Amino acid sequence: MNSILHRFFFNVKELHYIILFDFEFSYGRLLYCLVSAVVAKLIYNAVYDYYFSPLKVIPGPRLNAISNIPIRSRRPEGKVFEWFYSLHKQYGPVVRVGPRMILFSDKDAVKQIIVTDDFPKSEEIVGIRTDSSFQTLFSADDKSFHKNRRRLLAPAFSIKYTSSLEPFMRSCVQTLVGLIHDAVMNNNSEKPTIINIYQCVQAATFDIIGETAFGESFRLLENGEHPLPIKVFQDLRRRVLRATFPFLKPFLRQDPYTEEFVANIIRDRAALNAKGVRRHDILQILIDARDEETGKGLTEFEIYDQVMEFLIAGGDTSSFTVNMTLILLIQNPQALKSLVAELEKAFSDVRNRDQSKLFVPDHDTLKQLKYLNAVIYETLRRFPVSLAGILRQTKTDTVISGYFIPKNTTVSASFYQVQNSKELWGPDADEWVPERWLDADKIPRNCFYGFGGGSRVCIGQHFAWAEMRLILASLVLNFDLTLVPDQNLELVHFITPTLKTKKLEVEVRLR
Ligand code: HEM
Repeated sequence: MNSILHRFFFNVKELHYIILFDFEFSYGRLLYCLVSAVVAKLIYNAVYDYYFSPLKVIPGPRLNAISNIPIRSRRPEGKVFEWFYSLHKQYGPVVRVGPRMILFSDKDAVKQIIVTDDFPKSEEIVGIRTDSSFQTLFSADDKSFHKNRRRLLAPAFSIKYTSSLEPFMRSCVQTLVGLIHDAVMNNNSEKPTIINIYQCVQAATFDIIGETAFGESFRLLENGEHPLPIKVFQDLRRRVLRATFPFLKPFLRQDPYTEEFVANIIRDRAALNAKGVRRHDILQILIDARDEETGKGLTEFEIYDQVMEFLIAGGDTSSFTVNMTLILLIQNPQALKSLVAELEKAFSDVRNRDQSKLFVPDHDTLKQLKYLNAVIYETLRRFPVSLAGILRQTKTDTVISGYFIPKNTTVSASFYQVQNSKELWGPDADEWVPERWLDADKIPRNCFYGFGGGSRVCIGQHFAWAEMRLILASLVLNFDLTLVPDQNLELVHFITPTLKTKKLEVEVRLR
């Protein structure tokens, strides 16, 4: 070790000498000195992180104390969350998973990180911005920016405004049930109709975001594909890769398609507005939004960046939750029976009056249905969309779970562990039991973060509840679904969790 350090200091001295005095400059020598300097810096960091960092007292795999490689190498396969779960089992509620990254699964620590201290977003989240100098609501790490942007966007996600978007949501759900209905009716074979419900639900949630935030549906349900969502997720993958492996940056350029697509939509809308035509949707709210103090609106790039965020934050999250709920309902026939009974009772009058076979219930009635809400809550408890926890960063030295945590440490609130803890939720915590939500006394306090918490609580939660209730209730009321046996239901988690195969095959019969 001494000889390496000696060589490093020697090389730095030599580099200094070359630059200032040695006009017989040699690229070879310069490169040699630079590489030595980088290697020495890495060694210095590793020695510091392992022997001298205040985080050294926190349990965790030894290699993790000196390198982010163990975590980065697991990201591409989407299994970091499972690794975190096994680390918590092995090392307890506080685990060091990187030189400057700590997981906390204790209930009080989770609350402190998300709610009480409300730490800002971590470098990992900031690193996946479209443009590093432009914050968005989700990626903002500056509190005052976040507060302003949240105030600006809040009107688009209020309960009242969301309920005014119901016609858009219903038209997409109507298309969804219509297509499944047609598939059953057009099946002339003896065999039951099999559909990939995962894809249908995902298409419906993206079409709903298209209708409400982009001004028109992507028609994924009808056409099966649209370049925008595909390109958005390709770009997002590039951004994640860029943040994980910064040296790949020159090879990971953004595709101009998405920005051009949205810029055209915004310009078309501005042209319509100039003629006095307005559409009642989230895009219009973004165009009209003005800062209370400065009177300034959002630029075209800011609107683009923000609607993209809604597509990313709102599409797969809702569809994952609906798909998981469908799997769990089908696997628990008693729960499915209770849900169907509740829905049939609530809509018996309307259904009898409605001659059409297909039925999309209204959200005002759905939101009152206790069992439907319980079913969704229970899925969000067992399978939250942030399976690997919520990442934040300390901005000052602090203490969490009795450990001294220096500033600029990434801290993860492992709320999956809190939501599935037998100590907190009872011996059946690892089972899916919607009934627990019917009795408020059975819900432990500060143990549910399905939509996050504190100032960063999901702005789209009312929107998500409305579309999830509408999709689930419509599917369950109109169709009898059973799982095709022997399917791979393995989960992977990149930005949001998903079924690894992106497939959930169900046999469908009309109810
Ligand atoms: C089942 C569906 C959904 C779930 C479970 C969910 C969950 C979450 C969670 C846990 C957070 C907090 C993340 C953190 O603190 O780091 C969050 C934030 C956010 N969500 Fe959702 N979400 C859902 C649907 C939606 C929808 C439909 C939209 C928009 C159309 C949306 C937009 C956002 C945005 C913009 C944020 C950032 C809020 C802020 O930082 O102020 N989400 N969501």
